[in-house]
Amino acid sequence: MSPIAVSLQQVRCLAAGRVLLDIHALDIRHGERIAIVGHNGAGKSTLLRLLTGFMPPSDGAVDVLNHDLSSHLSNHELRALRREVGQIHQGLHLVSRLSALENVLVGSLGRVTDWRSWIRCFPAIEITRAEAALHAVGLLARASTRADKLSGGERQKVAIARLLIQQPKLILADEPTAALDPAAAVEICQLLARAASGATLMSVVHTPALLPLLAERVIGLKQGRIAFDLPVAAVDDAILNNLYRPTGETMQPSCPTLTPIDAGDQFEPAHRRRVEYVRNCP
Ligand SMILES: Nc1ncnc2c1ncn2[C@@H]1O[C@H](COP(=O)(O)OP(=O)(O)OP(=O)(O)O)[C@@H](O)[C@H]1O
Repeated sequence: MSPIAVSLQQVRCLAAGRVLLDIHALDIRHGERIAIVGHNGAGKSTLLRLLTGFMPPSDGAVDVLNHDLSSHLSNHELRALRREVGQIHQGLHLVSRLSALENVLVGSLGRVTDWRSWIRCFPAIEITRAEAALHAVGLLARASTRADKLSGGERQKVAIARLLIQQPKLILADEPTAALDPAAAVEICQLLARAASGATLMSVVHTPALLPLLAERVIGLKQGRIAFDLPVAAVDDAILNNLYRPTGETMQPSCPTLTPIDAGDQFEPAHRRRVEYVRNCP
C-alpha cells in the first residue's frame, strides 16, 4: 500500500467566528485520485487552501507530503511545500502578459537558481522541457502567444503543461473545467489525469459526468464536514442529490411547489414585484 500523502486529524478551520471546515479524519495515499464535491460554500476551496498552507488550521493535525502544517511554517518551509504541490484553478492563474511558453516555464522556478528566475533567463534544458510539455497538450504552435490571447481551454492546457514540467507530488485542481464547453471539459480532464500520472490528484468537480475521468474516490463535503467518502462507482444520483439538497429540506418526489411568502410587506416595492413574479411562475 502506498504511503500517506495527506493526513488530516480533528481539523477545524475557523474564520470570522464561523466553522468553515470540520474534518474528523481524512487520509489520502500517494497516487490516489480524489474528487471533492459539494454545494457552493461547502468548504471545497477552503480544504485545498488548507493543504497549501494558505488557510492555517485553527485546531487539529494537518500533514501534507510530510510537511506538518499544524505548526507555523516559515516562508522557506512554505516555499518547499509549494514546490511539491501543483495547482490548477479556473480563471486567472496565468500571467496575462507572458507568452504560453513563459507561463509553462514558471513551473520550473523551483529548480532554477534565484538570479536566473529573477531575470527570466531559463537554461536551455528547461526551455526544451517547456516546449515538450506544450507539445504534449497540443499547444506548441501557440508557444509565443500571450496568455490573455488564448481561449479558456487553451489557458487550461498551458496550466497543465506547467504542471508537467513542475512535476509536483500533489496536484490540487479547483474546478479545472469551469466555463469550458462539454467537449473541452472532457479533453482537459483527460490531459490533467495523464499529467497527474504518479502524483496524487485532488480535484474539485461540479459535473458528475466528469467524476470517472478524474477520480477513483469521491469525497462529498456538506457544510464543512465529510458527508461521504466513497469509490466513484458507488456515487449515484441519489447520493449526489442528497448532498446538494439544502440542509433541512425534505426530499420532494416531484417538482416542489412554492410556498407563498406572507411577509411580503416587509420588502422594498421592487423586491416585492420580484417575489410576486417568482410566486406566479408556472
Ligand atoms: N477568509 C474567509 N473568511 C470568512 N469566511 C470565508 C473565508 N473564506 C471562505 N469563507 C466562507 O467559507 C465557506 C466555504 O467557502 P469555500 O470557498 O471553501 O466554499 P466552496 O465549497 O469552495 O464553494 P464554491 O463551490 O462556491 O466555490 C463559504 O461560506 C465562504 O463564504
